Amino acid sequence: MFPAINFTTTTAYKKLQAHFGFHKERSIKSLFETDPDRAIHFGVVFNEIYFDFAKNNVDNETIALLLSLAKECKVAEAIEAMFAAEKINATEDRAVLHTALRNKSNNPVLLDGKDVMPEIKAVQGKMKSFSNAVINGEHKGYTNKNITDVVNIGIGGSDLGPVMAYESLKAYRNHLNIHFVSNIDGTHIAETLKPLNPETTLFLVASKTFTTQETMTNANTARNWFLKSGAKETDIAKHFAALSTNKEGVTKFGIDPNNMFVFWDWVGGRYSLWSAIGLSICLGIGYDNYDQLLQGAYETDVHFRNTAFDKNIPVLQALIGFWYMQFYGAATHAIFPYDQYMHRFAAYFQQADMESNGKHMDRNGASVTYNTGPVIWGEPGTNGQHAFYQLIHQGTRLIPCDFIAPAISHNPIGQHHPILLSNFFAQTEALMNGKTAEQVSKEMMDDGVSETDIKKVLPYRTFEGNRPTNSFLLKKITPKNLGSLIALYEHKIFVQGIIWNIYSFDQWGVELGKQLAKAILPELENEKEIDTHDSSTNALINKYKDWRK
Ligand SMILES: O=P(O)(O)OC[C@H]1O[C@H](O)[C@H](O)[C@@H](O)[C@@H]1O
Repeated sequence: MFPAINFTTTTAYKKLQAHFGFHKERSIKSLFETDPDRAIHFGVVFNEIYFDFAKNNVDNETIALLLSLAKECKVAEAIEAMFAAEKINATEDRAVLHTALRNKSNNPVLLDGKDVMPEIKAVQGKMKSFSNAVINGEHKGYTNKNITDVVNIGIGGSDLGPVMAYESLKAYRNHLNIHFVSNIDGTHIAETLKPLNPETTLFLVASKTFTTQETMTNANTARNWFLKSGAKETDIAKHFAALSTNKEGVTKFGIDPNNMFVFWDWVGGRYSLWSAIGLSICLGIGYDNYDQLLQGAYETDVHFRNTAFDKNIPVLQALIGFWYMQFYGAATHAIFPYDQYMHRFAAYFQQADMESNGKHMDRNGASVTYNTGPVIWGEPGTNGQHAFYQLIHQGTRLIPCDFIAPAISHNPIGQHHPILLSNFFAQTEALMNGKTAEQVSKEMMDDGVSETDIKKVLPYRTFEGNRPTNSFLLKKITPKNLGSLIALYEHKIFVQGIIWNIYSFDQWGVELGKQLAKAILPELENEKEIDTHDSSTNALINKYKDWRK
């Protein structure tokens, strides 16, 4: 196992502190003046993805020091450990092998001496034949009708990955309507089922553990809805499939083991869209497109594993992110896809990043003395521009942003795409350059505004600029390019976790709320006044009960 290193003790970190102290006040704009070829030096083209990181407050020395930091923190060794199936998820004693799910080389992946690839290929073969059969109508419902609608029931990683990828690739969809139900709020399933016909609906119960309360409750509701239509228990086999690691749980629920698509404990929930959890994506866009998604991710894996760190996109993403969080006190990181199809991309990485790196215990069992994972958020542009960009441009906080856009749109209607992209380019430029008082006053004077009126508003209309951005320009949002992009972000999370010296692949933090909810549920089902909690929780529970009398 690679060593657990506290980055604050490294030489590179000490040098970075001195470097930051010296360059604290510099502007990104000035870096372009000293290096006119900055775009070449601070950009990487990888397949059909152009990663431009020139609009960051980093120079050659910053990058060199950050790369030394990665070296001292043994990032290279950690990458190898992950790919080599070491049990780097130590708190759960598990390997981390989502990369094996998209391994397109013919090399084996040995876990405890056994190659995991044959099992992976077998499940992928089953996903392919099942999705083909549903799409081409060979697989029929219990009244011999074709399946028209698929409902994926899952939450967290068993929902966000599939829904994000399916929505992002909707341009490739076939005739099947794919729906996603996640929330325990009955409204979600009720509204989803309203227009559906049980005879033509297929349910995918997606849950790694097959114990998740929300998913099991929604799956039972779906089962009852299906049986109420006049179907028999034996018809369930044609309308329910399970995507899970828990065979026993699936059988107990009444789903035919033949309809079970398995995966393994070494696939983290938030990294599971590459596993059987991706079946809804296969059904929605066809297996060949899904396979291209895997191909894209595989090519990123090769890039991540083999590319020198100074041209390694996820490593650079991670180090630049670290730079802002550690030295500039940035607490959040925004992701803005300028692509409507990618509207769930930020939500997906909210889970992937925050559940992975939202930790405060380091790998030596000590509480960290620095901040770890950023708050991830974002919306598609240009909606964000008209909502919250004000704070990014003129607020008091530094918010590093990722801008993502395709050069070629799937819907090239009129001027829509050039207008969209002009906004993308303009925003990153404006965030960096800002607008000086001289520029504002000249503009206003040209418009004939009086000097007194200019004076009144001048400070409000100037922009400091110096707001950093990364840009990802993709040729097109194809399944392969999307797969590559997702994997870049996944590996960025990995590298940051190593530098922060935390365990990125467990999620104990979500357990407490679940436990307490289980204890409270029976209290809601009786008439008694509750006094077992703090006075606030008691008052809320009692008001709830009172209003329902
Ligand atoms: O797939 P499941 O076992 O149903 O888990 C669904 C989700 O629930 C949990 O609470 C975890 O925090 C997530 O990482 C997981 O993706």
